Amino acid sequence: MNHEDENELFDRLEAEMSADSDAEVVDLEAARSARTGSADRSPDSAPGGSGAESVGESADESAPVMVDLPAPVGPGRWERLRAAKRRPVLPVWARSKPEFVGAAGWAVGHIGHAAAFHGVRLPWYAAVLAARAPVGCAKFVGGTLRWVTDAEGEPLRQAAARRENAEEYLKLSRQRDRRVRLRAILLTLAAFVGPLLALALWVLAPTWMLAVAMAAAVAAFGFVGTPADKPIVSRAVVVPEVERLTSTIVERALGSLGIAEINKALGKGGEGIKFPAPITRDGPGWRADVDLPYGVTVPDILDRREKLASGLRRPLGCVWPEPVPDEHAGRMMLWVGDKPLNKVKPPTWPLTNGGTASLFKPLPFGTDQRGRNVDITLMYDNVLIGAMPGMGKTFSLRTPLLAAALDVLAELLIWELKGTGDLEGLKKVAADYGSGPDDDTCAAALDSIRYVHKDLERRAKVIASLPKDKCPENKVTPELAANRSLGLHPLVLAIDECQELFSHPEYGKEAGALCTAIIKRGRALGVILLLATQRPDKESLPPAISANVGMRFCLRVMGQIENDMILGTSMYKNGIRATSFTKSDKGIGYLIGAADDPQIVRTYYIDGPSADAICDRARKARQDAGTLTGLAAGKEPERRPAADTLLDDILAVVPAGETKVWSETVIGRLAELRPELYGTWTDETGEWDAARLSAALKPYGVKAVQVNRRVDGKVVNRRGIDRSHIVKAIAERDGNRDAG
Ligand SMILES: Nc1ncnc2c1ncn2[C@@H]1O[C@H](COP(=O)(O)OP(=O)(O)OP(=O)(O)O)[C@@H](O)[C@H]1O
Repeated sequence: MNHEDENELFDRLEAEMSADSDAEVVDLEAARSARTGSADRSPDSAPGGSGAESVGESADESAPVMVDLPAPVGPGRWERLRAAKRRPVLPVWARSKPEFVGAAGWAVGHIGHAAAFHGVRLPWYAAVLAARAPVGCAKFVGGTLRWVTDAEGEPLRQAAARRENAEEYLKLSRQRDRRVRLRAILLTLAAFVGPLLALALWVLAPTWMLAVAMAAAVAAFGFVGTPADKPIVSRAVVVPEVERLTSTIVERALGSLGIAEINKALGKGGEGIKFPAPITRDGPGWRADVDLPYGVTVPDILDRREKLASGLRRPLGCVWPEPVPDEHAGRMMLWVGDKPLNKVKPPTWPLTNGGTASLFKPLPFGTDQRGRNVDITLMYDNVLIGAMPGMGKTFSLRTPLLAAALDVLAELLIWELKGTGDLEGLKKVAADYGSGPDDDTCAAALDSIRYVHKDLERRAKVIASLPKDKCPENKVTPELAANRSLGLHPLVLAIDECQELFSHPEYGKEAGALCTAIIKRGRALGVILLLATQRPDKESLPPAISANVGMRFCLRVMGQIENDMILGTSMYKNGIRATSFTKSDKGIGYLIGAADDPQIVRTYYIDGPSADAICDRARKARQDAGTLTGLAAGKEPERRPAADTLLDDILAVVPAGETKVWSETVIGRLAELRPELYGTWTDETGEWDAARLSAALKPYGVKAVQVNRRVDGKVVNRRGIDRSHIVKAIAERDGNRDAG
């Protein structure tokens, strides 16, 4: 027991004794030992005597457990200093080359505009100054005379006279006399020296100096003669006035949301809203960090973004509350832009007018609310883009594809399954391309996916065979990608409106399985898959794909399920909600996987003609580098039809003992084996169609034979197959494959 405990016990005993004078005298020794025993809480040290026991126990039970220590404990100043966030020495715009170039370009443009604006108006300014010069001259003369006669002291002197304060009046008068004497001398001097100087200038100075002096004098008198409310120079730019974001405005807005805890905090005796950092200018807007009252989370605010915007008296597109990932759930970063994000003129894509790209390096994708460039690195990643129709999905897919086109090493396989030709320009550089929602395009897209899937095996073998010093991390490096003999160049497979393929009754399953495998294995092998869909549900987007893709971009969607299918599980719950975008927020979405934290990004707007021009440039670069392949080079694209299993299937259903079998029998057994493939081999009457089997076997050189069977005692002769012919065809096929 320490001294504090002991004192506490004594105080309590004393209080009890004085409250009840009939109380028994307490054996303090026993009480002490009881207290010690209870503090130990060990069974062995149970208190002894009954009186002592009751005192000790009741003291223990009624005493509140002190959970907060008296002195503040926690990280000391040193620890807190070590954990402090260091603010960047240079601002972000000065560290990023494109942003620096952008900022410098803007500054030069701004100054240039102002110079041109005022340059054009210079004659007008001169005329105005000249017109105002006589008034200015008169003002000057009047001002000088008032100065010489010390006119400004006159009211004081008169006041002294009115008060009949002779002493003060005399003092002021003497001071005035002194001043007037000195100033009169100065004026007389100036009256002599000034004209002499003017005469000397007139006689001796060159004409230009005279002109300059005259202009300066006219300008000076013009300025003096200018009324305060009629400036000579008009403004070259009109700066929009935006209301400053203050804590009062933020509190007012939060208070209008109808959240009980916030109202309680803002009400009388409430704790108020805490701002852990000052409200600052951040890009073209204001940033406020807010600690919401206990129990209120950022998603609660996101649910009421519209009300918040109303409370802030700003358009919805200006108001962007966000969770702060490393902080508690109630820390909100509120960014309020000067202009709605969808009204800000999108900047030009940095690679529009020149430059090349490398898929191993960050590529410009869009800008955030603050107008800062947002890059994505495609290598070692896959991309999933999702949105409601018409929100900018295809444009968002086209931007990284254009960047990939500008990397001469990248092989592009592009499937646009909507059929509007939005990606048509890329045909000039793509090794394979298809457009349309029809079965043929879907089948061709699947063949292309099979080719990519097959290429994974080859790439894996090449990488495994390389010496460790060339491929230390067992993945494609820029050097390996550039070595064309290895065939490890970046392979980019893009499928726009991929739901058309994944929900296809015939090709969907295989396409989904192959794309999942590509996503899982392709990253290290230099294979990049980009998918865009407007229907992110289980049927149209295999869950394994949405679970494994690394980079996600979600433009406006209608609900939580679509949001989480694109952005990942629980994103909606965590406040990352693409449902909060409005119909006019085209090209604006949440980007996840490009940086540590989710970002709101507006994609660069590249219109059709600009995209075409970029593709022309990319094609030229590829021609020069000799990397134009496949369709773009006028050759057959690399595709891989489904492995035909017919011969093997027939052998599987016709045992070795059956030398000859009717075709109907074979088809019936095949339909049992693979209903999805052979179940439809029937004629108009619904009977198994022997002609289908004959036609399917023709490419293998297997001809139908007549097969006799005795049915009900009669010999029936029908078309059939000879098993030995099938065996021979398989041997020939395999021989050819081995030879190939
Ligand atoms: N970054 C952007 N900035 C401004 N407008 C954009 C941007 N991206 C796209 N848009 C506009 O959105 C429109 C629709 O874009 P897009 O065709 O990419 O949508 P989508 O989602 O693919 O539509 P759909 O589902 O019908 O195919 C475009 O015509 C374009 O005007």
